[in-house]
Amino acid sequence: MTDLARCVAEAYDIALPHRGEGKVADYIPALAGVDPQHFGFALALPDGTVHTAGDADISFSIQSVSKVFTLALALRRVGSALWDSVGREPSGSAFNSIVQLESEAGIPRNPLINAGAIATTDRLIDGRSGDATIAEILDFIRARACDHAVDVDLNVAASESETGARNRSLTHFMDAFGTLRHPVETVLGVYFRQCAIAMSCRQLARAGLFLAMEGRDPLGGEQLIDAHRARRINAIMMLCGHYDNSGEFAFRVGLPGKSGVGGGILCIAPGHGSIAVWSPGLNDAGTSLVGAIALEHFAYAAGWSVFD
Ligand SMILES: NC(=O)CC[C@H](N)C(=O)O
Repeated sequence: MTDLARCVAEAYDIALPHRGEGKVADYIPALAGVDPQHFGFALALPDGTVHTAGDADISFSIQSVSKVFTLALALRRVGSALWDSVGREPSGSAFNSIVQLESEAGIPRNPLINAGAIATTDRLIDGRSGDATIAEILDFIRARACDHAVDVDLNVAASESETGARNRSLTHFMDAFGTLRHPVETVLGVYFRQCAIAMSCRQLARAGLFLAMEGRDPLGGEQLIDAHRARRINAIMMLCGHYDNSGEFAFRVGLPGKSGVGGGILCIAPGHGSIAVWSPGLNDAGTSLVGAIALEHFAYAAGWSVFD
């Protein structure tokens, strides 16, 4: 076993006894039935090696982890103009909070809270149809994941749309301020589907590698986004990737990360690799409880905290 394979196995073993702790998200009914005992871990390295443990090949709903990919694509498409629609400061608020939007003129704090991700998706649409936009997102993620089977779980997307009053409120509120360039339902149609993309830890870890390698996909060799943009996405993930739990995650793990209420976390170790964990039990801020424990131990064992 290589040292890194051992770090993965150890992190998995240390976190395993906590399986089942936390609360599975139930505000999206299609997610409520997911077994809290699942726990998967995958580490993808730039040479194509993937080290895994547990349920690393079972697909789960990536939810807000998708916000990282739409941020990268929106920056590639509209460049710095994106920052006319969304800020880059931590919110210190819950992922679906509306409070700051009123006093901050409809410009969300950052692209990783719901309002900011919806504004980012709006810019990514850039005059195209919702279907064309989700097709671009899927093509990008499939190519990065080296797996063309990655797809949207339409059942989850429909479930989220049916119970989407909160996201509809955020989107209409931004629309009232003139933040959006497309109709509310077009934007939400893309947003709900991007959140409902289903992937395994192995696929997700591979898909994040370009962010660890200065915007270049080390597997295909393509420069996907400028290096400075990859660095800045990592900075935003470090400061905003876990909502009002971002400080705690940086304190414990020391790596840029993005959590989703499906229980997945994508973590980037710049220059080293990309890690995806999944366990559905969430802490109060909506980050996988077991996943964060595993990542804390992995980052420590590998010596990969950016503060090391
Ligand atoms: N934190 C999350 O993963 C939230 C994403 C979810 N789709 C929502 O918009 O509510």
